[in-house]
Amino acid sequence: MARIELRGLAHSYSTHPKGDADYALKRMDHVWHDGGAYALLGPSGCGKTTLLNIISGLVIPSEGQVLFDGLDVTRLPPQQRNIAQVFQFPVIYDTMSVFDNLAFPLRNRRVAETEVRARVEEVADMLELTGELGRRARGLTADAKQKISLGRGLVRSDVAAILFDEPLTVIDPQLKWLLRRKLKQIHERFQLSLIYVTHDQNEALTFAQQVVVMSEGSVMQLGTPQELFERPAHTFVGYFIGSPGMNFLPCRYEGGAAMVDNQRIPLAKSVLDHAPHRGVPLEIGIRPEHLRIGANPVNGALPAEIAMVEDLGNFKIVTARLGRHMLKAKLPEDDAVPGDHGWLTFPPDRTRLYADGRLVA
Ligand SMILES: Nc1ncnc2c1ncn2[C@@H]1O[C@H](COP(=O)(O)OP(=O)(O)OP(=O)(O)O)[C@@H](O)[C@H]1O
Repeated sequence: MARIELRGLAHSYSTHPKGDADYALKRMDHVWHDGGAYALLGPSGCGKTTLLNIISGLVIPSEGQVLFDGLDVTRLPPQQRNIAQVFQFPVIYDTMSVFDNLAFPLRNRRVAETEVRARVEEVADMLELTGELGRRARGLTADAKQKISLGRGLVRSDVAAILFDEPLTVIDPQLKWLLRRKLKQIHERFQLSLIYVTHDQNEALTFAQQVVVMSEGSVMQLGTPQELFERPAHTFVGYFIGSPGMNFLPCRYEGGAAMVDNQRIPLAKSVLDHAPHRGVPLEIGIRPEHLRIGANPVNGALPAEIAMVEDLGNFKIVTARLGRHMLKAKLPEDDAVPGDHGWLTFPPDRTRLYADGRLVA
């Protein structure tokens, strides 16, 4: 497996790009460590596939370099990069048995047959394909075929990286859940370098150690699922990660607190130490999971109207109106929700400040 470095990388599909808008990928510099599980996550058109294709060699970037373990592979075709790829739709040989399909990438590399057998059986066991090994692929369901595609991607242990392009999109939801868990286990066991494109945050957050959140050709944040949840680096990440996304309220900075209209919301000392410059639009952000709603006016709580309560089984989503602003709170199912009026508390250690969309401190 390899350490992957993206050095001054940028890509425009246009031959004469005139400005930022002509770039599908804006300039980026990253080092992704050997054996890491990375998810490229973002809305449609943000550049995930372009970045994956540059790493695999299907696209040559218009600027910058891709290095595998320090070796410049920018201009090498996919076959010369020693990678495995799994696509959205199954790529298998219908006329071959499941065993032979899984063995194909190994036999192609002239791996000894005893090792082929051991490795195929191991991968089949992990993907629960053992019972199917002797069957022809032709008669299998689309889901089983995609499992074989995953298996073919995972069967070689000597690849620099395994690249997945939304491989679970066409899979039944129940199996999808199972396969995500399996991929995570497989990664933990073999420490493979995995790069996984998805627009599904659940998929990215369950599977990846590091999530690369992209928007409009830029990496907005690269972090663990916990970092993205606790400290979104940008308001985009706050909205995009979480369900519902983070609440943002425009504010002023005054006397060591955020003022939302005329309501005072205290901030943590770590934020105050990085008081933002004047003249920059400010917002506070708080996750629905961290906003508290009570029936009584405890110290520092702000009066709000309860506009809606949605009971979603394990939890409730409460929509509250604070002056002109609507906020969402996510409460455990057993928590009481006040009637028409309640009191909102913003715990300072959970309340983030954003200046021009970027996290302060
Ligand atoms: N071959 C191409 N020629 C020209 N423009 C392209 C080409 N492929 C992608 N683009 C453009 O580049 C931008 C990024 O596309 P890309 O497919 O990388 O995004 P994505 O995040 O993978 O989207 P999706 O989730 O829809 O696949 C988009 O604006 C897209 O229209």
